[in-house]
Amino acid sequence: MNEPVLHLSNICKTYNAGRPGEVQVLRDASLTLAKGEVVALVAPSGAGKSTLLHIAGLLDSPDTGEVEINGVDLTGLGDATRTRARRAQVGFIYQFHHLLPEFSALENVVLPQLANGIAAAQATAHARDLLDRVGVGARASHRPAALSGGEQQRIAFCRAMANRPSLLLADEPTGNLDPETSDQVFGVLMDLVRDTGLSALIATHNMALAARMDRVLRLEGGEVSGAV
Ligand SMILES: Nc1ncnc2c1ncn2[C@@H]1O[C@H](COP(=O)(O)OP(=O)(O)OP(=O)(O)O)[C@@H](O)[C@H]1O
Repeated sequence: MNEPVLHLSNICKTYNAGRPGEVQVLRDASLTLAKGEVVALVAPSGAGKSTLLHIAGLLDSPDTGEVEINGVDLTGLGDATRTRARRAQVGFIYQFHHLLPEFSALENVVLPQLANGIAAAQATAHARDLLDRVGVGARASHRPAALSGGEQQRIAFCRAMANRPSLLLADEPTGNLDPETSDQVFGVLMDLVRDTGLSALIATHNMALAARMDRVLRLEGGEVSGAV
């Protein structure tokens, strides 16, 4: 296997531990994502996909277990270090685009780069290139509300890629679109991921989309397995 970009080992996560309503979501979840690999994460609803993606993306911490990104164990580090690592190395895509409504498509892709200290001219050129590559360059000056669901999601892909992450985490990235648009927009995402050579963990309920990825992992009973 190529050098791992993401390595989760023996992750456990329980919400409301020791209190009424305790939910043990992850019991012993482990997975490894090699450089350039695109992996589907398939799970029944409520099995803990979002929890796993949030832990992998350093948005949440496991109770026990380790999260390594590009060979660095980030588990026990402070919030500031984890936030820096997340901003530099991880891109997120959600089922809903979550674009900032008062900004244009271009600005939505430029702003995360400015927050990471990239100069405005360079950030703008990179954002334009990304928007062109996903076929929405002509809509760069439009606000999200003026765009279709598929276009909004393409812009969310560009925003996730804006800071050139090495790891992309996506939670049902086309789950909000009709089947035909979903299929088409998923193809755009795969092309962008392959072109940039980044590793991606993509949660989906759609087995046809899962079959287009390199590997399929299943999350069930708090553990990850390779067999579906
Ligand atoms: N902050 C929280 N406090 C308590 N329970 C939570 C919390 N977040 C999630 N849960 C519970 O943990 C379980 C897993 O939630 P999670 O959102 O990770 O599942 P999922 O697989 O992404 O589900 P879906 O496919 O329906 O989006 C669910 O039973 C959920 O109710």
